[in-house]
Amino acid sequence: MPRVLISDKLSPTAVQIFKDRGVEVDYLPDLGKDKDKLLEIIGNYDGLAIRSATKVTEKILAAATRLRVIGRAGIGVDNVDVPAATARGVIVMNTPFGNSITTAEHAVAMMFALARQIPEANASTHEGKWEKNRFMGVELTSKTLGIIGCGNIGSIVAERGVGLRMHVIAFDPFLSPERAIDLGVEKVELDELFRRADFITLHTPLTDKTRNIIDISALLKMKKGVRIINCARGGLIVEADLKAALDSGHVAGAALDVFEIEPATAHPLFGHPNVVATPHLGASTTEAQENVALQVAEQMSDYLMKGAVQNALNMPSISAEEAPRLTPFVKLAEQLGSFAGQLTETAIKGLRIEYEGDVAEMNTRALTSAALTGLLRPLLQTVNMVSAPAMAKERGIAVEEVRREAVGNHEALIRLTVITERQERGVAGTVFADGKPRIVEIKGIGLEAEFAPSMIYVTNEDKPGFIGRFAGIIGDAGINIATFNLGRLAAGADAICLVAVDGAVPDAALEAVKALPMVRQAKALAF
Ligand SMILES: NC(=O)c1ccc[n+]([C@@H]2O[C@H](COP(=O)([O-])OP(=O)(O)OC[C@H]3O[C@@H](n4cnc5c(N)ncnc54)[C@H](O)[C@@H]3O)[C@@H](O)[C@H]2O)c1
Ligand SMILES: O=C(O)[C@H](O)COP(=O)(O)O
Repeated sequence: MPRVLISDKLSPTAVQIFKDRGVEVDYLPDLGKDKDKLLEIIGNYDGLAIRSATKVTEKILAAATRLRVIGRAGIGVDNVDVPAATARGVIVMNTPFGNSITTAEHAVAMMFALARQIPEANASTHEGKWEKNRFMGVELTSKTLGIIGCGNIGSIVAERGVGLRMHVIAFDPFLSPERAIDLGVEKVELDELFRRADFITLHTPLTDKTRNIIDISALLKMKKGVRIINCARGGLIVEADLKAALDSGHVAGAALDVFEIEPATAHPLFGHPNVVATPHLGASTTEAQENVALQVAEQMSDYLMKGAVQNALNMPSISAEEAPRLTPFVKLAEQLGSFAGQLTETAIKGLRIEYEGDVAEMNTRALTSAALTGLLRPLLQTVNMVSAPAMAKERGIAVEEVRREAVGNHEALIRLTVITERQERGVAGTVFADGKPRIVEIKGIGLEAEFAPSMIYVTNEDKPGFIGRFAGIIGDAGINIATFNLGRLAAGADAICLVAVDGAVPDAALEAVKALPMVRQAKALAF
């Protein structure tokens, strides 16, 4: 039974779903703050469910020897070392939509709070001061709202802004002109947004490009009296520069839900009269927390129990519906890759994968990952479908995918061609109605063989006497032949032989096969 650790505060719904799906679960919501304890126990788990408090570092991953999946109940995964997880073959998945509305609403609430100084007015009123003349606000209607990052959350904020009769402008290099029209926003460049906006709200991920996107030079480009909202990530704003601009009065107000260092218990901006601060509450509504807990537990259970992959950041998706049909082809692709990998002795320059017939309509990204896994495993024991594409890229292996209609006898065929300095080697296979993968072609020669744990592959000249002498050597070594599969280009031409045997092949027997006059190559293979 797979075992999952929940190390941050999640709705009890998550625990129940794991249990209902047959996954053992430990709920230790304070562990995110105790990295030593996490390090001590993480090796016992197949899955780790987190929010933003748990930091999944390289060190934690190194100790997580059983870990197969990290599930982020939320959006941002900047607390996870995703490249390190990928290199170790651990899937990282998030719940990209579960808290978007809630976070967009928080940004809008922050905008109102700034416009009408609601937190300050609230505190003053509770103190019995009745400072009616102190708090003079601004209207939102007809003001320009500048949105930086118009993805899931930014788009919802845009729609709300339009509803409030604001003029909404957006900077997002990936926002298409059509989508901008649909949302009713004007797409602009960043400098123009800085120049025109009365309110600026940030909704990008924290990346090398967005870090410090609001620094002193950006602030100086903004209108005097601008108000800034950040419900995305600390690190997008240079906090010291913002403080200087607030102190000078250039910026009229800032509303911050996120901080460069969290938890932020002491901060130079705390206590500033024009700053509204909340403790990373963007996703904190009952509805959003139910959504993300349910979704993360379902996604992680689906992966651990059925091999379905959804919302992974480092692996192609495989839906629960397609998993049963895809799984035998995943196995075929991996075994074909393994066949080619075990035969390849020089550096691999490229891999061409041809998908013919029905399989061309399937999830070929997942199949290509599986083929690369098999190909690289003889070199890299720990490679899996998550890490294989990154590892192939790191090694400069060019991957080409070709999809076409069925051309031969098979309704679905996968052909791998491995390109090395010396040669190109092709191998093709299919899955029969029994769900078992078969090799149906090697180096352009047709045959039909099931994969077996232990096999011998021989290339030879098609001459009389080979089969008898080969079988004699193998029999003398005390090895039982399970299946014997032959193919040849033409009578007397190149031939191949793929034999399944019961047990490992002794080196001496393999050397004796290689020494036969008609044999060109003999290799023991394991699947
Ligand atoms: N405060 C919270 O509790 C809370 C809750 C949820 C999400 N978030 C954060 O909100 C942010 C947005 O989340 P989302 O779900 O909308 O993400 P998203 O991926 O749907 O949207 C992000 C958008 O930013 C755009 N973008 C990327 N680089 C950019 C750049 N250099 N300049 C301008 N735009 C750029 C992308 O094109 C994309 O459209 C994330 O950082 C997420 O972690 C915070
Ligand atoms: O990226 C997110 O989903 C938000 O930052 C929410 O973080 P939280 O789950 O820690 O509240």
